[in-house]
Amino acid sequence: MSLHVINHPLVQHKLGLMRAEHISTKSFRELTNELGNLLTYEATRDLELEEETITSWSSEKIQVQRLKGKKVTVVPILRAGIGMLDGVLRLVPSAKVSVVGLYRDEETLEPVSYFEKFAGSLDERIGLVIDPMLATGGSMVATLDMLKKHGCTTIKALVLVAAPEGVRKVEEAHPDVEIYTASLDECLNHQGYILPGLGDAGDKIFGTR
Ligand SMILES: O=P(O)(O)OC[C@H]1O[C@H](OP(=O)(O)OP(=O)(O)O)[C@H](O)[C@@H]1O
Ligand SMILES: O=c1cc[nH]c(=O)[nH]1
Ligand SMILES: [Mg+2]
Repeated sequence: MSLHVINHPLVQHKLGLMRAEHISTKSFRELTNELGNLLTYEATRDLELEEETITSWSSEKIQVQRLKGKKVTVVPILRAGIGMLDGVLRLVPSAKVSVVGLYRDEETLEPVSYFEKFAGSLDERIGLVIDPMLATGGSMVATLDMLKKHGCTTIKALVLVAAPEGVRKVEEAHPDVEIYTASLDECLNHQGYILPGLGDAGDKIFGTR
């Protein structure tokens, strides 16, 4: 597994804004989408290209580059992953969306699955799993298990903030999956929240706090 911490100044600036105590729902949502967009830009750097001949504005035949090969399915983990979806789809507008519903049991911190709906032919698609928070890693590993069970073989995980515990858990269970994040944070608190973190991302995006 490789961990990509995106240290681009725009990414770090936007993440810093998201960490403020009294951020509004509107700002948190907007920044979640913007960071989803920027992480997608980084995570799609190695998509394959092929040459195509087209007729240009001056009626000449010219070679241009086109995306080749595997198409994408974006996989938001409900609820909070939905917050990144628009930003991701702005860069890969033709992608299919596969949805996984999981919540973390507050006592055990284990993921509880309540929904799944996958796009067809997952073996022919790159899966981009999106969730703002990678904490214990339980939700991400459960999602990766499900995707692989349905035939997806190439998967990347895009998270705004990752805890070392979650990165280790994904690395152990799915060493082939690359993680893209704006920050590798310090630790988890006793309730499993990331420090310094963002707080409860789902509640902030949906206004349910
Ligand atoms: O790495 P983990 O320890 O599994 O924690 C991370 C999960 O917790 C949050 O979801 P939550 O359970 O709060 O659900 P929500 O998105 O519906 O709020 C977050 O969006 C991740 O899915
Ligand atoms: O810090 C955390 C951990 C899990 N889920 C969140 O929304 N935030
Ligand atoms: Mg939540």
